[in-house]
Amino acid sequence: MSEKKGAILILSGPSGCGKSTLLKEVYKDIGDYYFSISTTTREPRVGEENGIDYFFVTKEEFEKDIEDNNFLEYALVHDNYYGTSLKPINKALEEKKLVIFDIDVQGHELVRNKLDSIVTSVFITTPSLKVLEDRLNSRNTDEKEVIENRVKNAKVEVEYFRDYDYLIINDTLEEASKQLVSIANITRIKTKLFDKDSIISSWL
Ligand SMILES: Nc1ncnc2c1ncn2[C@@H]1O[C@H](COP(=O)(O)OP(=O)(O)OP(=O)(O)O)[C@@H](O)[C@H]1O
Ligand SMILES: Nc1nc2c(ncn2[C@@H]2O[C@H](COP(=O)(O)O)[C@@H](O)[C@H]2O)c(=O)[nH]1
Repeated sequence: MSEKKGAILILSGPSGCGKSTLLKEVYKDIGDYYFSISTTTREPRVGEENGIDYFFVTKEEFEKDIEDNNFLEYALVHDNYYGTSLKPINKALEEKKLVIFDIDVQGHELVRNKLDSIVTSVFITTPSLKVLEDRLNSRNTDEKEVIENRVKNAKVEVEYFRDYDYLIINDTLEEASKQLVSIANITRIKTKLFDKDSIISSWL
């Protein structure tokens, strides 16, 4: 019997490349999904809500979760902790949902190696570093030093695009969204195709 359940779609890319914007744009077109809400020690931005954008916790609370083995993966990203809780992911996979992660390059490697499910990954970037910097500035959610740090980290992160199944260069939102919808659909099909036991069982 195949152990594979659900379908996993991981999105990574430098801060400001447009991961959240793209996801919001495509949700209506990709059917039944579960978005993995991460836990973080970062301060909430204006407009962000606890339990919707992230679970915002203190460093002590985060470290307790690490101690209790509550995370599928966690990492230090741009000087804050971010982590994926294991329980809701397992539940969504059992329910055969398309499970979507917005996690960094460290998280991508960990999830790929830990879960016995088919993983499809997409690296998202902008046409240039200048465009990334402009988007972070016009988003107007972070201090100058935070943006500088994220731009510096982007130069390192972008090197990891080769580890991903797909690359989307988010130039126009319209084109990038179409590409992401196609990848989400392929991810579902690919997962079903690998679940050969359940397909053939109706013949036996
Ligand atoms: N194709 C696009 N064209 C122009 N602006 C865009 C495009 N995609 C996203 N943006 C804008 O760029 C900014 C950054 O996007 P977003 O917050 O979605 O990035 P992100 O990758 O989720 O960042 P982070 O990793 O920091 O959460 C936002 O202000 C968003 O409106
Ligand atoms: N390894 C993980 N990375 C995560 C997780 N949740 C979010 N992230 C990544 O952090 C950065 C910064 O996010 P921001 O909201 O502060 O701008 C971004 O690249 C996310 O992809 C996680 O659970 N694990």
